[in-house]
Amino acid sequence: MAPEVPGDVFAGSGKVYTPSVGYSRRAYITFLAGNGDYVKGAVGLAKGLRKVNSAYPLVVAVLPDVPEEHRHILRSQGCTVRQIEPIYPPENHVQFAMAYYVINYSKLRIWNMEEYSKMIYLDADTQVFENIDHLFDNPDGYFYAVTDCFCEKTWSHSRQYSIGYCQQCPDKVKWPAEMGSPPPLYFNAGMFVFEPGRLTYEKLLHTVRITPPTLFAEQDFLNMFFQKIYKPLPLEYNLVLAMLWRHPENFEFEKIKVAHYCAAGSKPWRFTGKEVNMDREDIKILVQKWWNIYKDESLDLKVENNNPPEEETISRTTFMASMPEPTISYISAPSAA
Ligand SMILES: O=c1ccn([C@@H]2O[C@H](COP(=O)(O)OP(=O)(O)O[C@H]3O[C@H](CO)[C@H](O)[C@H](O)[C@H]3O)[C@@H](O)[C@H]2O)c(=O)[nH]1
Ligand SMILES: O[C@H]1[C@H](O)[C@@H](O)[C@H](O)[C@@H](O)[C@H]1O
Repeated sequence: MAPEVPGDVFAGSGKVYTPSVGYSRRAYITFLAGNGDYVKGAVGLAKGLRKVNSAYPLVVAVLPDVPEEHRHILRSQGCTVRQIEPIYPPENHVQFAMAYYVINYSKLRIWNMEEYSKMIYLDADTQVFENIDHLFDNPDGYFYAVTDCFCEKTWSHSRQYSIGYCQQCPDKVKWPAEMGSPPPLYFNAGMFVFEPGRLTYEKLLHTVRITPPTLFAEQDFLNMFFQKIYKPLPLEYNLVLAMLWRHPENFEFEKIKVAHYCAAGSKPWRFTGKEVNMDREDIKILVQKWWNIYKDESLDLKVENNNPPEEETISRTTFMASMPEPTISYISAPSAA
């Protein structure tokens, strides 16, 4: 188990407030690694946020292996491109996390973006269908995210899966008393609301160095780290697609605000419809909705003076520049797209 998060993790976090120069201190943020097709996801997200008239910019935290060509596309869509350095758990432990997910530990860098007071993180394989800006107004001091589902085979390593227990329907198969207390609520880390800050960032980096990696990499880690201040959001704010066939009674399809194309075979940019469940009508509707936004030229950024926002390549704040990089072995991002 990871060490518990001290209750004061946000209180007096020593945040250095930079006066906002021409932009709000709230922003959406996504994460991009490698030179594959995930850039399409980030572009789709930028256009989706524009479609719902979001008032806040989209920052894209890019690893060094994202090519300049892709950064240019993102800037031309109005995104603020911020390079971050990768984070890996100690080398001798890497094998415990799913290889494909190890790169996602780098997401922890986003807590270092102290010029923002609050951010909404969205995976590049999510799309917004309704404005969710109001989430920025939720009370500070908490970590907001949507509870996950344990019914898919990706969870076959877990105790929950082994007994057929899912937190989405905890009364269907009850947690057996002989297995101790039921596990705490577990969120999917493809969407969350958080507050960047130096103290939290330092604690995250310190804790990740002493926490053995687990299969779902940073998702498991964030669940342990923020357990005490976690507040669940309604499922419609990050509809993990497996919910469509696992727990359709728990949400309303028409009210999906953010869809998360994380089920096997569901990434819109490589959708074939051939994988299990991918021939469902609701899946096809959601994939088509993604394409409609992605292809809609009226949603492209219109810059009157033809000068897209300049790139900010700030990988470390002045404060961090004086610190050694954490224990990290550098390997290139997997080409998962
Ligand atoms: O080659 C890649 C792989 C991943 N990503 C970024 O990393 C995110 C997460 O990867 P996937 O979307 O492929 O993974 P899942 O949606 O299946 O992952 C889920 O589990 C992961 C465990 O590490 C993370 O927590 C992730 O946020 C959560 O949605 C992507 O959306 C994208 O933003 C890239 O940019 N390039
Ligand atoms: O938390 C997991 C994880 O995000 C997986 O990548 C996804 O495929 C599963 O559906 C989800 O339950």
